Amino acid sequence: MRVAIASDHAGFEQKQMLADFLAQELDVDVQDLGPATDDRVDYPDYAEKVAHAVASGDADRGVLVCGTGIGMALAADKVAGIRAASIVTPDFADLFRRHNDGNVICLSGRFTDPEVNKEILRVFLSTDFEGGRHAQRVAKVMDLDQGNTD
Ligand SMILES: O=C(CO)[C@H](O)[C@H](O)[C@H](O)COP(=O)(O)O
Repeated sequence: MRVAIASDHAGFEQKQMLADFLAQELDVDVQDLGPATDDRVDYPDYAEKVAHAVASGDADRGVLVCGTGIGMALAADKVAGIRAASIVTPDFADLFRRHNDGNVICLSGRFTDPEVNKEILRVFLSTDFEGGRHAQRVAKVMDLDQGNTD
């Protein structure tokens, strides 16, 4: 699996650790889209990079880390084709995949323990979308990308 990852300054330390975890422990093809240092940056700039990597098909899934995960989720979800959410527990990661077919996960570098974030990513990358009754709901969400609200 190809995973694009990025952060802002608040998520930088965990981003570095999680990129290593993905490559070494989960055998993932990791594309680190930055930043390269913990200098202060604006989270939408990095949310956009990962969202476009996933939406274009260059990556299968995306991982974003900021202070809370919330700003990254707000920004990434604006890109057509992206289903992004801020996730703080492995149970939410499981449902995000099974019910929402989430493709970009947004983590907190300041409030979630690094070991919990590792487990969240393990679940995010190993759980399949259930389809069934959830498929038409996800399709309706994606219709909103096209401005179809009826
Ligand atoms: O959590 C965030 C956005 O949802 C960001 O990572 C920032 O940490 C947050 O906006 C605070 O920014 P600051 O410049 O580090 O005070």
